Amino acid sequence: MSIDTTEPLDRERAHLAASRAALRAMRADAEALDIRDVTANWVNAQVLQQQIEQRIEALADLSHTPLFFGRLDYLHPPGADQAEGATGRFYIGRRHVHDADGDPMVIDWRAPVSQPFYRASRKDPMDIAMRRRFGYTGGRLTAYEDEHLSDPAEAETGSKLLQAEIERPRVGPMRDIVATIQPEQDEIVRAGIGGTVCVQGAPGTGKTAVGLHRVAYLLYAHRERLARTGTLVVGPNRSFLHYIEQVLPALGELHVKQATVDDLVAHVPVRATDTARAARLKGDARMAQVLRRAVRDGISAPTEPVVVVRGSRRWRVPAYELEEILGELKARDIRHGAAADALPQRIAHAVLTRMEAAGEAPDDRVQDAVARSQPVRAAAKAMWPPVDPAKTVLRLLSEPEFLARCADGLLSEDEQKEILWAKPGRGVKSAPWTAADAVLVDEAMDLVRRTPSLGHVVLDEAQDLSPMQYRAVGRRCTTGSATVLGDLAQGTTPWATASWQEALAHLGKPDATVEELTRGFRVPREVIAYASRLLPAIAPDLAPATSVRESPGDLRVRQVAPQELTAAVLAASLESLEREGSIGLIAADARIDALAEALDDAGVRYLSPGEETSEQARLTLVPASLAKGLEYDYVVLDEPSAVVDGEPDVRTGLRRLYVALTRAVSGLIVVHAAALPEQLAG
Ligand SMILES: Nc1ncnc2c1ncn2[C@@H]1O[C@H](COP(=O)(O)OP(=O)(O)OP(=O)(O)O)[C@@H](O)[C@H]1O
Repeated sequence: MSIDTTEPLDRERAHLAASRAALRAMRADAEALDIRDVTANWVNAQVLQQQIEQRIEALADLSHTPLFFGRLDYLHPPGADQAEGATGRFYIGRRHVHDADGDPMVIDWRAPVSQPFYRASRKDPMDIAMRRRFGYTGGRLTAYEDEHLSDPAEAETGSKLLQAEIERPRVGPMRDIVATIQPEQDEIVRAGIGGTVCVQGAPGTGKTAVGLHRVAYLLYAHRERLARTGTLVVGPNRSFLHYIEQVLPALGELHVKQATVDDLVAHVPVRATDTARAARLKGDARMAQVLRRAVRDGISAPTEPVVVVRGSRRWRVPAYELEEILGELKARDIRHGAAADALPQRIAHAVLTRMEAAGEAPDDRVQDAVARSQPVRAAAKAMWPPVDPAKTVLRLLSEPEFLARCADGLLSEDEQKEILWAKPGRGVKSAPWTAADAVLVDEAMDLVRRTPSLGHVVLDEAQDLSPMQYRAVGRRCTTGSATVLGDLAQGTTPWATASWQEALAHLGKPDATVEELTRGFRVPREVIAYASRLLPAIAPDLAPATSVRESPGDLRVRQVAPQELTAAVLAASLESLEREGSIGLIAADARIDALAEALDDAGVRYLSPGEETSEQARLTLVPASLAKGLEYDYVVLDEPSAVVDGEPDVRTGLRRLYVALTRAVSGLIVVHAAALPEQLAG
């Protein structure tokens, strides 16, 4: 590897300038497109115009993101046999840029020719003579480093540019990692769209980053299919979604929906909370069975024949035959609503058979008319009554007898008592719905009408989902695939995932492959070692992460007298503000008000999680319950034992603490008055 800043750099700068000019020309071309002559109708014109505007937007030259970050020199130009004069040199960037002749100047990082940039190694050079990485300072191309992968004489060394990128202070929302995706991450990013991938990874191993880059990759490789079916990123809460929302647009992907599980199932107004036990039961997969019975509860065998009068004739379908039709529908695995739609047609068919037997020649219109006739509709409705999903769940949680009937043999009496509302709900609008109830309504809705499936769903922080929540996400990708990201050690719900196999079965993707990431890009060595002391208590089967960061990190643990705690935390925050980058002050939720007051009194400006940090406002006050997925250059952690005590049981408390301890990029100051949890005290 060599770092050189002389003449070749000028040539690279010239290529950068030329690429920028080419991009401007591409944008100008798009802006100049006149579609008036080519579109015959208004709707087409609208659609086309919208596509052009999106293209213009996508062709913007973002001054703060370099147009290319790498170069590959192939030994043999790929595709040389097809393209005359093809060179083996490719500049790799966030988007494709071509010159006036259509020759590529910058290649999209997702294109197949770019792949060796991420994967080639001395062991497997992938036909690459040289890989070059570029360094930028303030938007200016200032350095490059080369690896001659096919030259056996050159020694393997680490990349300084890569290291600098990883060590860069964090300010603002999450950034893309497109210039430095690592080989083990790239394997996941570029995995085929057909299969579901589950990634278990310690804090800071890049799970979120990988998931987002995977979406961008899939949109590139399967653009048409996914434009039709759609993609979705599911995250744990709003502040997390705010934190990650810029990554995909920075990669040129503007149309990916982002939501929490609660957003997906927001069919009823949530206004109450469950006890941990009730929520756990409502999230249990057995509830799917209970709901199935509830939805089908009204189905009843006919007691009377159906009689249809047409003209002077009466046609009669006897009760036993109706019962046969009913039995057939019940045995088929179709949605309740679809069966309700089909039943009148089936009965009408039985009538038509009789007409034909009597020598008539009825056509489809007659069958439709019979199906719509009052006696047939009334009989169908009595046999297979329509179901309102929310009302059905409301009944289930309000009426002990109905619940007992549906939960018989599935939930014990005691369990049934636990999930019944204390006060029965009177109407769907006013009932005391909880978050877990909304998931039940979503399941009931799917039993009535199939939920449309998206092409791909990324599920982040998956370890916190209940089986019923996995099912809710799973039905949104029944015909598509999913990327499931999580860390069993960071599960902080009473129903947290214990095994990925089980979780994937609930998701409806039992054949998914499970990959593990262990190289940590966020947390420095000493800090991760400190946090990992908790692993034997919270996830004994998981190996601690290693850290790729060069600096060992700045770890300080300070004990103070109880009356000095708040002042000491404030002092630690001010001290951290002297450093570069973002600061997270993390505390038990119950401590947030006191700390907010102290910060206000001291005149220190602070933000809430999800609000964007900037050079002017770098300190965020983070309740421990919202820390998951976020990161700060320096973290001040207030009273660890309070974080543990904020949870219903010790294991969950220690997991919450593990999350809080693993948010730091450069340094961590722990301030405590009470004794530290024994696992941490070491
Ligand atoms: N290949 C990489 N190059 C540079 N930075 C990286 C790379 N991979 C991950 N990072 C950075 O490491 C940090 C942690 O990544 P990310 O948040 O995706 O990890 P995570 O596994 O989701 O963590 P957690 O379990 O805490 O949610 C981010 O700042 C991310 O940009």
